[in-house]
Order: sequence, then C-alpha cells, then structure tokens
Amino acid sequence: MAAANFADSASAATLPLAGIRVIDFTQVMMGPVCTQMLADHGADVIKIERQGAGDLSRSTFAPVAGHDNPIFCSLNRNKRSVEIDLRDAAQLELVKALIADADVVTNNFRAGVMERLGLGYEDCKRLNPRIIYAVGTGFGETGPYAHKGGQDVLAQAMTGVMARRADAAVPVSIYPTALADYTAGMHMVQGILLALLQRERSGEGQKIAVSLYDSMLAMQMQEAAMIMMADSEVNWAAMPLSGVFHTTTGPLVLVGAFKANPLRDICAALEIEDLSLDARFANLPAQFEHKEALHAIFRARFASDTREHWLAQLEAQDLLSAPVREMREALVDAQTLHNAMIIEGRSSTGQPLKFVASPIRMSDVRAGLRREPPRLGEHTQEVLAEARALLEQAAA
Ligand SMILES: CC(C)(COP(=O)(O)OP(=O)(O)OC[C@H]1O[C@@H](n2cnc3c(N)ncnc32)[C@H](O)[C@@H]1OP(=O)(O)O)[C@@H](O)C(=O)NCCC(=O)NCCSC(=O)C(=O)O
Repeated sequence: MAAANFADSASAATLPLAGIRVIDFTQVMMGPVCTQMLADHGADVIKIERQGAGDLSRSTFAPVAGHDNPIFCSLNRNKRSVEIDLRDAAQLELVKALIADADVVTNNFRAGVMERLGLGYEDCKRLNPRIIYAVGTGFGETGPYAHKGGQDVLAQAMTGVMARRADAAVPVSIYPTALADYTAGMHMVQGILLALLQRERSGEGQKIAVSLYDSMLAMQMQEAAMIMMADSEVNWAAMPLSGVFHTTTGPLVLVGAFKANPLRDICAALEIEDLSLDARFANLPAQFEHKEALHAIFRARFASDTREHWLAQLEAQDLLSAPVREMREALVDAQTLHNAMIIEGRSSTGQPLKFVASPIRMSDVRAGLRREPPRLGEHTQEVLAEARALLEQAAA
C-alpha cells in the first residue's frame, strides 16, 4: 500500500517511459541503479528475485536487513518485486510469458548464467523479436576475464583509477564510492534508451552490453588519450595551482585553471605580491618545478584566516574554489534543496524514506517516488496473475 505522501500514481502516465515494461533480473548495484532510473522515469520494472534471499543488497553492508536496508532502498524504489524460482519449469514459463510481452530484459549476473537458465538473448529474442536485452558484467561477456566475478573496486583497481589516487590531499575524488557501478549502470540506461529509439525505426530489439571494466576505461578518456597519443601522463593531482589547503576553520579546495593568469588572481585573493612576475613561477613548467615553494606560500596564507574569509576572497577573483566537506553537509545544503535533489516519503510500515532524487531535470515532468522499495515478493501474486492472463491470451 502506497503512503499518502507518494506522488500521484496517475502522474506516472505522463512520464517519458510510461508503457515500457522491464523484466529485471538485476541485483546489487550496477543493474538496479539502471532500472531505478528507468522506473523513476515511468517504466514498469518487475524485479525478479531469488526465493528466500532476494537481491544480495537486501542483506549487504547496512545495519538493517531486508526491506528496510537503506542500501537496498536507495536502488529499488518505484519497482515491483516477484519471488521466483527460475529452476522451476512452471515458474520459468510464467517469466517467459512476461518477457514475450515486455520491452526490456536486464541482468547483471556473471557471464553465462542467463544462458544456463534458458533466458539468454537468443532465447528471449525468439520469444519476442522486439525485446531489448541489456547485460552488465564485470569485464565483458567473453574474453580472458569473463568468468571472474566482477565488482566495483576490482574495476577501479584494474583500470588505473585506484593508482591515480596517490595522495589524499588532491582535488580529484576517486575510489571511495561505487564509481564503476554507477557509471556502468548509467551506460546501461543510455544503451537501453538508444535501442528503444532504434526500435522505433527498425521494429526490432537488440542486445546491449556494458561492463564495469569498460566503463572505468571510458571514464578516463582524457588520460588514456594523453598516454596513447602523446606518451604522457596527465597528473591532475600535481597541477601546481590546485590543491587542498587548510584554513583556521577547515579545508578548502582551489583549482587554479581556466583563466588567463590564474596565479596573478590567486595572489590578489591572498593579498600578496603578484608571483606570476617572479621568474620562479612565470609559466606552467616553472610553476611545476617550483610547486613546493609556491604551495608553502599558499599554505601559510590560507592558515592565517577562516575558510569563509578565503572562499569569499577567491570568489571575488572568480577563482574555482569550494569548501571540502562531509556528505552530511551537502545533503542539507541550500543548493541541494533548491535543486529538489532529496525526495521523501513514508513506507507502509511507517519507515521514513529519504532518497537522492534522479539528477535529470526535465522541463515538463519530474520523476518522483511512486512506490516504496518493495518487500521481497510483495507483488508475486499480482504479477503472476498478469503472466497467466498473458499465457491464456496467447493460447486463445
Ligand atoms: C555480483 C557477482 C560477483 C555475484 O556472483 P554470484 O553470487 O556467484 O552470482 P552469479 O551471477 O555468478 O550467479 C547467480 C546464480 O544464481 C542463480 N539464480 C539467480 N536468480 C535465481 C532465481 N530467481 N532462481 C533460481 N536461481 C537463481 C543463477 O542461476 C546462478 O546460478 P549458476 O548458473 O548455478 O551459477 C556476479 O553476479 C557478477 O560478477 N556480476 C557482474 C558484475 C556485477 O554486477 N558485480 C556487482 C556490482 S555491485 C558492486 O560492485 C558493489 O555493490 O560492491
């Protein structure tokens, strides 16, 4: 039962993916973050879960298990949950009836799992030539690592992302969140939308595949081109006019870039002589060479006053700068609230639900919370009745 403060379900019909049905075999993060984006924007996402345990993220990491686990909740709003034993022939037939009538099938099992279940792309295409079949793996469906279990941190480790984080005091934020899962999940969304568009013209579906590994390589497109085309490493962390600096009231980050003479402007903000006139710091190569001397001057100035003071000074020079802060602060920030980035509801058991909203803003519609994250198997009877009706219809 939906709580009273949920978005009006009638408004779902106005969302861009209204009428699109997704049979969703995904679990943990890469797949669920993709299908939540589809669900937020109006798709009917039917989440197929293992009997008894369900999605691994119902029981991972968080202190609360099951339906109330915030990790699970953050990835599974606006979906229906069905508990199914895919090894049971009768239940598998019902799932196939759903696929025959659906638009999209998604999974992020290890390569080969869906084929062994009789639910590979060729099987699904035979059931429904219009089906769009989206696969997320760790490394690829074939190739030397296809058999390995995939996980976010492994993809970051193997593609150079982790190696880049050599020093915590740098203006690059990498690793300590599920970058690979989120990126690959968003690539999966894009692949599905592209295939939906192409289906408009061709009348046929197709398979799209993404992996954690490829997404991490793609994310580093600039650094990769520098290595392959100029045999040079871009080290954003070492940029001489950027860095994290400590003030009397907390750290700030300064990115001295995208200006004609950022060093002159930094000096103006710090109210010191213009160091860009000093031969040691006159150009970028010289600034690299004497970075330690430059940063010693910056550090001493920043340490002499408050963060608020220095941010105002830097902003007055239109220098890119920001406080370095905890996520707790960002979640209640005026810009976060202004952007409507938090959506709230209350579950049917009375649990407060509070999530980060879809970051995609559309001028005519706004995705919201229509369904609470489902209890395991909450919609089993309802969805199986729909599947039986589809089977009867097909037989008639
Ligand atoms: C996450 C995994 C390592 C989990 O590995 P496993 O738990 O060993 O699962 P597998 O995918 O290998 O296989 C699932 C098995 O469960 C069976 N299975 C699944 N669903 C059902 C149902 N409903 N009924 C019956 N049986 C089922 C399925 O047939 C397979 O059996 P068999 O056929 O007998 O094998 C892997 O799925 C994987 O590499 N996925 C791709 C990359 C990925 O998404 N990684 C997690 C990202 S999240 C992340 O990084 C993070 O949050 O941290």
